[in-house]
Amino acid sequence: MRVTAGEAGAVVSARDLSVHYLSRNASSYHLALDGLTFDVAAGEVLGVVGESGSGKSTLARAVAGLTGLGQLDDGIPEIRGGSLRVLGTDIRGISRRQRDRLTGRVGYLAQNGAVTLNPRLTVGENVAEPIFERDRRFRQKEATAIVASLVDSVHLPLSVLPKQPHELSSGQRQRVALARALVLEPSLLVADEPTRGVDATVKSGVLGVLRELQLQRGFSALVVSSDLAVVSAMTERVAVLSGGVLIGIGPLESLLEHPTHPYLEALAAVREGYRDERDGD
Ligand SMILES: Nc1ncnc2c1ncn2[C@@H]1O[C@H](COP(=O)(O)OP(=O)(O)OP(=O)(O)O)[C@@H](O)[C@H]1O
Repeated sequence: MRVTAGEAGAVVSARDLSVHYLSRNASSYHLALDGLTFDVAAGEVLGVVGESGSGKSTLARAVAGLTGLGQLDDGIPEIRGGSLRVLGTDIRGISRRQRDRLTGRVGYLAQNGAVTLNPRLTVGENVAEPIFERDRRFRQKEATAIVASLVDSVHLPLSVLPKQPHELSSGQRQRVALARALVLEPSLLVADEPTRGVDATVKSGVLGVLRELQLQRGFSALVVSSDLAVVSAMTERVAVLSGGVLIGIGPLESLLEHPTHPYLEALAAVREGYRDERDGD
């Protein structure tokens, strides 16, 4: 049975969640997310939109379990209030061991995921790396088969496997980063700006592959972007952030039909714009 948002068993469950960063001089905090409450059900894709600095990447990192481990580290988001449960793990107060276990079940495609590929490794080694980081004795032959099948799933030819990342186009590199994020067969994918740095002409190809894999494999996903078109290519259910606050969540149509916030009004205007373009007005 499909679990609906709000029911027990949600894959991600945030209640009054606040997240802050310690300032560089360690004398003050910066509140990046303030009082967020939402759920992501099993198999569901939640889009997150918001202007620059609204807290989207902070939310992506928190849901991927990449928060501080109790000690306050410069540049690492820390849960200050409320709760966040991801795949049954309480992210507040998470231990290193729990985090290692969780990151094996949550695929994280970082902003500029393509740039985070290791330039010294081949494409094949980059995709396989998370497998060997978890189990150094994993059988090479089996890993090669997993990597080849995934590279094929993201519509890349197997001839890219021995290449270095810099020999690929931006769209191909992003698909390699996506294959790497999915190699451990995560139950949840967190994709932060999945098409950032990708040529406009191949953006829809990358999104198409992401949507196709999500439908085939049925993982839940949090897809973050400042571009409404990216998010709406993936899902109808969208959370909108402004200044670290959740100003709306639900089907995009309803949120934009009667906008209750100036940023929602701006989004509605953007969407009208690309509808007119599509209809040739
Ligand atoms: N490492 C950090 N240390 C301190 N403050 C940070 C850090 N990263 C982000 N912030 C602050 O937290 C707030 C939210 O930033 P975040 O990167 O989550 O926003 P965003 O919506 O992803 O922006 P963008 O679309 O530009 O990537 C901003 O005010 C930002 O300045």
